[in-house]
Amino acid sequence: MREKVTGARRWVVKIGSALLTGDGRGLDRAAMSVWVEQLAALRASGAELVLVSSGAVAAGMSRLGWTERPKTTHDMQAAAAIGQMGLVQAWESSFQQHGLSTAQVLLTHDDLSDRKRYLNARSTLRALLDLNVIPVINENDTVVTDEIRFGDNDTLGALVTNLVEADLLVILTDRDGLYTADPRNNPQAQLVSEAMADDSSLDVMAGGSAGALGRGGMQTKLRAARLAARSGAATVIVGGRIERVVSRLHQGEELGTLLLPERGMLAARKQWLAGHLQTRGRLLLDDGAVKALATGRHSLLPVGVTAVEGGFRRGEMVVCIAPDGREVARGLVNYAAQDAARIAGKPTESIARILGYIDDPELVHKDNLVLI
Ligand SMILES: Nc1ncnc2c1ncn2[C@@H]1O[C@H](COP(=O)(O)OP(=O)(O)O)[C@@H](O)[C@H]1O
Ligand SMILES: N[C@@H](CCC(=O)OP(=O)(O)O)C(=O)O
Repeated sequence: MREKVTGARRWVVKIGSALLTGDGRGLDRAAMSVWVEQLAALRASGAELVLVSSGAVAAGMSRLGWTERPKTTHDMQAAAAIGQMGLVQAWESSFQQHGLSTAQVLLTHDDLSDRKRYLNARSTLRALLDLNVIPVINENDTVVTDEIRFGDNDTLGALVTNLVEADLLVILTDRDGLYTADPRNNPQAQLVSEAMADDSSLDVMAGGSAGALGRGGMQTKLRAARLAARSGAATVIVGGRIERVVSRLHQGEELGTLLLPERGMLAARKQWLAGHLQTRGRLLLDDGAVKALATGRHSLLPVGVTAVEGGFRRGEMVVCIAPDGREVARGLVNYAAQDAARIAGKPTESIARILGYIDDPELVHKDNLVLI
């Protein structure tokens, strides 16, 4: 029994090109509807789900009647733009059969390394999950060149896992999992059932290259598992063609390769925050706010802030100062300095009226706070 899988509340499921397009023969709608049935059951059981779907280039190629991956980047981008239409249509109509709606989200790696866009993407995805909609994410291939040439959606899957603070990343691929060597040229290779994501002996095993349609191979899947582990998430690399694969994983069956994080989710996040040394401003708190933060259970609300110093932007690190001048916490702030100053001391209900918009009800969310 794998508790890390059965106990996961928020899943990111990534499906690669080779699987989705039945090895290049256009979108495999039958396979898609089989996964959707299981994903819908997973959702119905109460777990939240984000789908990361590759396959735009491969689907576009098949619509255009191309049999080889185009040589130029712009042709590849054109194929992706064409294929993305069919891809999201297929997901949407399949999920609709189970009464679920989907939402298309196209992201680039740059979006996720920019703090402001990162927070914006996170708020949107959280809102979609609250609305019980399944986000279907792919790379925004129109605006990237490096990623479309060298990148891969395994990394995107991991970044999304960090972004939505999922506890599990499931990478469905065309092999049953990570083998001790590339099974294409090593018939003796054995399936690795479980390992720590940071185990360096895995690097040699994942050394082989990708299949004809995918690009990352096992290396990018391993790297994705390590990236996901940074926010405390576990990863399963598993065969997407295995019968009832998602349902069986959910029931605890030991399929594929489970790669475990060293630390739990919150501990990993707090450690990341603690190591984030550059602070951009200060929030001066009243006694009530200091007491609330000290419990470790509360976020910092604007009402407990008496003054704002510095020129920080949304998503940057600020220091929280008690009335006696002590530094009590650090955290990622949800509003830029100017707006934070306008809502300081005011009740949460008045944020929208004062600013004309509301991003988050709290100034610093408790998950983004480290107490000192
Ligand atoms: N140690 C390994 N274990 C399993 N597969 C491996 C290994 N090394 C390389 N591979 C290759 O990686 C391929 C899967 O990666 P890729 O083609 O990028 O798939 P996807 O489109 O699902 O991302 C497999 O078909 C396999 O040939
Ligand atoms: N974003 C592009 C490329 C993604 C891709 O091929 O990744 P993968 O098959 O998961 O290694 C697409 O949808 O075709």
